[in-house]
Amino acid sequence: MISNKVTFPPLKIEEIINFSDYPITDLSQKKSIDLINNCRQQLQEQGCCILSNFLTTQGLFNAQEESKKLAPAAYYAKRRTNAFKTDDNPSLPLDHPVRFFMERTNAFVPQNKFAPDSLFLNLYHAKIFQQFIATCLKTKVIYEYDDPLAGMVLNILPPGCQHPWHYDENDFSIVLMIQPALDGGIFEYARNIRTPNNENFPLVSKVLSETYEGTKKVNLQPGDLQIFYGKSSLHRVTKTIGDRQRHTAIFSYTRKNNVIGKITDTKLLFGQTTSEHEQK
Ligand SMILES: O=C(O)CCC(=O)C(=O)O
Ligand SMILES: [Fe+2]
Repeated sequence: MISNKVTFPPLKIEEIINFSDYPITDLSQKKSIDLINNCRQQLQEQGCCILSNFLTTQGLFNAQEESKKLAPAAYYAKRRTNAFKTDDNPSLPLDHPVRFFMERTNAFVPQNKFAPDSLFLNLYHAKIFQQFIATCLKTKVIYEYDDPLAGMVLNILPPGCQHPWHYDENDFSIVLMIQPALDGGIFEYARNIRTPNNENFPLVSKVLSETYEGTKKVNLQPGDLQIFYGKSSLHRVTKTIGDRQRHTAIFSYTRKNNVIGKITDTKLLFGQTTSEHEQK
């Protein structure tokens, strides 16, 4: 039976993660090894790995209740942006992707709005969760952000909103679907578009004009977890349709320790900075 008690008592990690399908407490057992090999294969072949029903029924219920409570605290800053989050460059031809601006109407709830007993923070800080993600990524260890706002966030898209084509700062992202839109609000991505040395503008143009055949759609269901290489793959969330907000929880970790967001990005995303940002 699902209890609708949300904040008290907080769920334990074994009540949040669906350990029957995702036995990640002991990564040396056969079932876990198969799971990790499958994730690695998806990441290698598709640049994206989907773990369906990652949460228990009760975990998902509590996550949905918590995200409903937190959603009004999201920071909205409707703005026009290009895929690179840079200013326009009038010296370039009009059809250059740097000059292609789109509306960004999604909003983020920053980490400092989450309650201390938050289910999302509990999962974000959980060492077994971190170890599992690191192993899927073939990395020894991953670190939490040293950033009081950007480590754990909710991405909120009210009806008629979109999160247009962009790259992430971080090379990998972890996204948990909490509540999809009634229609639209689909995550789309084009993998391996750029490398550190080559922005590959011709391919970006194709993605932006929706003529690139390699663009894939991911239709996540509530409780599904996605691991994704967002720094090299161009991606977006399409416009939400219908009278229901789209909520996702985004867990940001890094391969390096002591990472904190840039002041300009932080202001743009959350409408605020903290003393930690000022000191960096
Ligand atoms: O909400 C999502 O599905 C992905 C959001 C995203 O790409 C981001 O926050 O950078
Ligand atoms: Fe992203």
